[in-house]
Amino acid sequence: MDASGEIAPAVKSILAAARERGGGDERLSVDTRSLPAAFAAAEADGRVPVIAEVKPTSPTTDGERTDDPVALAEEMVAGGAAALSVLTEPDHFGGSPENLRRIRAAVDVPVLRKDFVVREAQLDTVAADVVLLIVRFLQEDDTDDLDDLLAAARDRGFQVLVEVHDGTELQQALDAGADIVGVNNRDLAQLNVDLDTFERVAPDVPDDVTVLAESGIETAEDVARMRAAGADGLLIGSAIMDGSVKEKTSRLTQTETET
Ligand SMILES: O=C(O)c1ccccc1NCC(=O)[C@H](O)[C@H](O)COP(=O)(O)O
Repeated sequence: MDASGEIAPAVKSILAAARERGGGDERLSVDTRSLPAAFAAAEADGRVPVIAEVKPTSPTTDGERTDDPVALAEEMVAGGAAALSVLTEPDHFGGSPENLRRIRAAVDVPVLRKDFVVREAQLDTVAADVVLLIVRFLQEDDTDDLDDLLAAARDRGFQVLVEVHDGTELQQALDAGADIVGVNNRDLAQLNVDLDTFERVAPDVPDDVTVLAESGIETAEDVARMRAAGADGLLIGSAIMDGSVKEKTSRLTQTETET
């Protein structure tokens, strides 16, 4: 299926760049830090399980954050982030595999590689604890299938976050055997964000699957809303990258302990 006619120009450009990108020279074998265990530790500690994202820029952000990514990551952990997400996409998000390598060496929480992986060899670009596979992108021409990529990632030892946007994609993720699912509130067709998306899709996620709410979470009210709808964890980028990263992370991870 080629759905590229339905998606926003910025996303078509992301996908075109992803198709062109090479992979690693050698097949990786990774020894990972458990994401569910990190979420459980945060819960036990009274923190909302948040994956804070080192996201220097994006197609929907003005400007670029040029601070040292390792310093930003350390501030996120100091602010209570259970895990980190690091953009490695260079062309549209200002990320790099080197950022991830340095950050993962500097922190002890699980690190998600945030990129648009469409072929098996791209899994070998850099070691991470979790890799992202986006169902929508893996329905396009010239990409590997979700099932094959999920198996290839697990063979290398990665935990896999499978991202969906609606009930049909959720079913595809579950059929493929996903055990960590992210519901993206950002629609990759129009790039608009709607927190209703998570509330619509999350009730159909089985209890034994870890479910994340992704994108558009900015306030304590948004955190409470996603948690009430069943989110085991939250993926937050822009709201944390805007201003004091430690303070923003702390504000969003401490919402359930405030009186
Ligand atoms: O963030 C974008 O502008 C974007 C544009 C096109 C495709 C994907 C995009 N974002 C990917 C993400 O999933 C987010 O970085 C992540 O969920 C955090 O979202 P937010 O908290 O809204 O920054």
